[in-house]
Amino acid sequence: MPEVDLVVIGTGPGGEALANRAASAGLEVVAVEKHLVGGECPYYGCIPTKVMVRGSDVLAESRRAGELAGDVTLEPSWSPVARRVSEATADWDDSVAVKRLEDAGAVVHHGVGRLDGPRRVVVTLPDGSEVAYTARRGVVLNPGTRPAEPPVDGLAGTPYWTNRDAVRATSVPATLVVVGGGPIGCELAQVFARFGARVTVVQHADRLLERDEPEASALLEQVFVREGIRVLTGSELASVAYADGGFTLGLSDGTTLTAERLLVGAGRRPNLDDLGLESVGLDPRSVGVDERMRAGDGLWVIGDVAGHGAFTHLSMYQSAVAARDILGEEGPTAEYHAVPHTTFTDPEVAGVGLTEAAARDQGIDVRVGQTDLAASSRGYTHGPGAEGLIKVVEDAGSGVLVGACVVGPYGGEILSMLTLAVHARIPVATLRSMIYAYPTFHRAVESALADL
Ligand SMILES: Cc1cc2nc3c(=O)[nH]c(=O)nc-3n(C[C@H](O)[C@H](O)[C@H](O)COP(=O)(O)OP(=O)(O)OC[C@H]3O[C@@H](n4cnc5c(N)ncnc54)[C@H](O)[C@@H]3O)c2cc1C
Ligand SMILES: NC(=O)c1ccc[n+]([C@@H]2O[C@H](COP(=O)([O-])OP(=O)(O)OC[C@H]3O[C@@H](n4cnc5c(N)ncnc54)[C@H](O)[C@@H]3O)[C@@H](O)[C@H]2O)c1
Repeated sequence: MPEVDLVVIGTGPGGEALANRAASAGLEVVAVEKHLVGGECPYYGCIPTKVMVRGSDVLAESRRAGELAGDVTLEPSWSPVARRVSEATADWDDSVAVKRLEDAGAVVHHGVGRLDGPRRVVVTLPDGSEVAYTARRGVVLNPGTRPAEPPVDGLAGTPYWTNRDAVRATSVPATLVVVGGGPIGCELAQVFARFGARVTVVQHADRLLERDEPEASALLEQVFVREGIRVLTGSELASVAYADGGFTLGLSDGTTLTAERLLVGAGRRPNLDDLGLESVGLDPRSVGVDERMRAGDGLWVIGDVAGHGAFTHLSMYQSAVAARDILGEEGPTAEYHAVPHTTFTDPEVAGVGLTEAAARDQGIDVRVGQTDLAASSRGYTHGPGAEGLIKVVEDAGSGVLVGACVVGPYGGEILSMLTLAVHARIPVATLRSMIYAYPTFHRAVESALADL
């Protein structure tokens, strides 16, 4: 059995970076990937969807132009979007990423990896043959998630879309039902609606983006409805039938919908079930990971399955933490009090740290401040498309922000200073003493702080 230093099973953004870094540091590294090196983000997630969002934002801006700069006529076309997605994903080809790893000195197997006891990995190659490795330093698991299939009558076996199909779309459906009003559902619903699809969002929770502040959900729903998207909250998909190129969908409240396409974005399932975790005494349903990303002796788990949020920046952050541990380098261990996120709808919905409700649940003595972005000087000069808000959540006891939410144009960018404030526990008094450039969107942070 070949002996190497490190085996990485699953090369999402974090696993790829870790394999690269460990190989560049001189370790003998084997990276095992059953699909595409780089994982969901570059091929089916962040990158292609943000290319799609960019196209739909240009359409929205062109529709605002009449009020701002004169009439433009823009005939929406999906072709440039499909072409840019195809370029961005290199037509779903990972040769460049594989070469990057190989150039760093790693061995890359396209195959399925699984643990076979402590520090042992078996790889099943595409031809069915197996190769086994012993890993002196250990094994890193970065297997990610797959789209969850809700247990709905008739759904299995129908040609419904997940994000993986939606990013490969070559045309815009006339009618689309989106099941799930989380980040995937919201981003893609708005994209397809702006390109001309009649879109209905069926959201089980009582609001869109249920993990964000309720004020953010309410504002986004208003925008969706104004743009012609039908939003059905508190509503669950109960049955699915597919015939003659169309879907008939039954909802829990008795409503029936028909659509050319059905997109399911109803959460994710961790790819932990067939990884051989039992062979190292772990339960695939509850893998605990410490602050060095260790799940056991010589075993590190990073990315979405580590349970602290499903974001590329977290996968990369955890990758760096685990790499330091593996390479014996000094450096900070993992902390999660200031995890940021941005949902790239228009307006963007961004958040960091705790929501007001989560902070109250933790028993924190909470003070909140909020301001209307459209009413700020920059909101006024920006004109149409400036809807937004900034909400800050303070721990009144310690006088620091524990969370913040920004909705608005460039909401994810405005969030950056609030991420720093929460991360570094900068006193609110210090934030209030700062000078905020006029008339920027981020200047509204000062108004939100004044409202505390
Ligand atoms: C539509 C969509 C949009 C998104 N947009 C954003 C965004 O804008 N910003 C953001 O931060 N995040 C976004 N995300 C989330 C982001 O894609 C993930 O958080 C990110 O990919 C990190 O995941 P990961 O590192 O856990 O692994 P993944 O990227 O899921 O990759 C895991 C890899 O492991 C492989 N694998 C699994 N099991 C095995 C095995 N046994 N053997 C070999 N290989 C295996 C898989 O094939 C896969 O390539 C989005 C996700 C989706 C679906
Ligand atoms: N911009 C970003 O950072 C970005 C974008 C997309 C995805 N992501 C990541 O990917 C993860 C997965 O996204 P997601 O949107 O699939 O998941 P999610 O879990 O965040 O949202 C899914 C939603 O679907 C609803 N739902 C579940 N079953 C349903 C049913 N049967 N009928 C109707 N509604 C149902 C739930 O109420 C929930 O609000 C996100 O949590 C996020 O971490 C990030």
